[in-house]
Amino acid sequence: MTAALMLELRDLSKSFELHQQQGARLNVLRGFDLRLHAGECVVLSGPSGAGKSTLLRVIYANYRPSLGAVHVRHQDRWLDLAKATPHEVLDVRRHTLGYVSQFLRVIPRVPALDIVAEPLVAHGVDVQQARRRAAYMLSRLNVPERLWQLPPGTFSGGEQQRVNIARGLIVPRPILLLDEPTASLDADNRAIVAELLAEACSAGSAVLGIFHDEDMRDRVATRLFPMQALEAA
Ligand SMILES: Nc1ncnc2c1ncn2[C@@H]1O[C@H](COP(=O)(O)OP(=O)(O)OP(=O)(O)O)[C@@H](O)[C@H]1O
Repeated sequence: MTAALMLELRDLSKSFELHQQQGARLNVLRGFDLRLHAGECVVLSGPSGAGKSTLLRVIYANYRPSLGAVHVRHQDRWLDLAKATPHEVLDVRRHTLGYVSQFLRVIPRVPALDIVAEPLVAHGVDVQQARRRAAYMLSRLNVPERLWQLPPGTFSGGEQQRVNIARGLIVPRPILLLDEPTASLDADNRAIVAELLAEACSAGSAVLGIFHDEDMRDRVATRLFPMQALEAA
């Protein structure tokens, strides 16, 4: 059986207007096409400045594309996020599209356990059950139990990143975008993240990510997608 198509980018372009340079335009993506299927883990590769993070931000609807379409399979229909209303974007983020960046957005005074559990609670899961799942994710990611009841503001970079990954993966998402989520992790912890991502893909998630570490790319990628930097217009 062929895996379901989950995301299709068609003729996507993104340029930025540089207001501090007399309105010069920087073309970052031009005529970009990509198809992502359930169970795949596609890793974006290419030099710094090629537009990898910009592409993920366009898909997540943080940036509006200059041209083109971002078709997402959302529940039982297709939606073009380039044209979606803010309400539709939020609904897609809640149910379909996850995004894990390099940085944890720390919420003052909220303990790590609750930061991780929160997306499950928002999904309607009972708080105690969500906390149990959060504890499981934190143990899988080797976050010491003595830290679970503390707000992660003072945690090390790698500890914060593991809390962030636990939070990003606690709700299974049909499509998962990852922007260097393992940048501050050591090899052992990267291997655990690779394991969690392989489990997500086996369960049917479609993953699109950026990983600078070659060992992560080799472990997780079912396909590499090379990108090149465009020149400024
Ligand atoms: N909001 C913005 N305004 C103006 N230019 C931007 C903006 N966001 C990104 N850029 C520019 O777009 C280009 C691509 O940046 P992007 O971060 O997508 O590259 P990347 O391939 O992810 O790089 P890296 O591997 O270094 O993270 C860069 O030249 C960057 O300066």
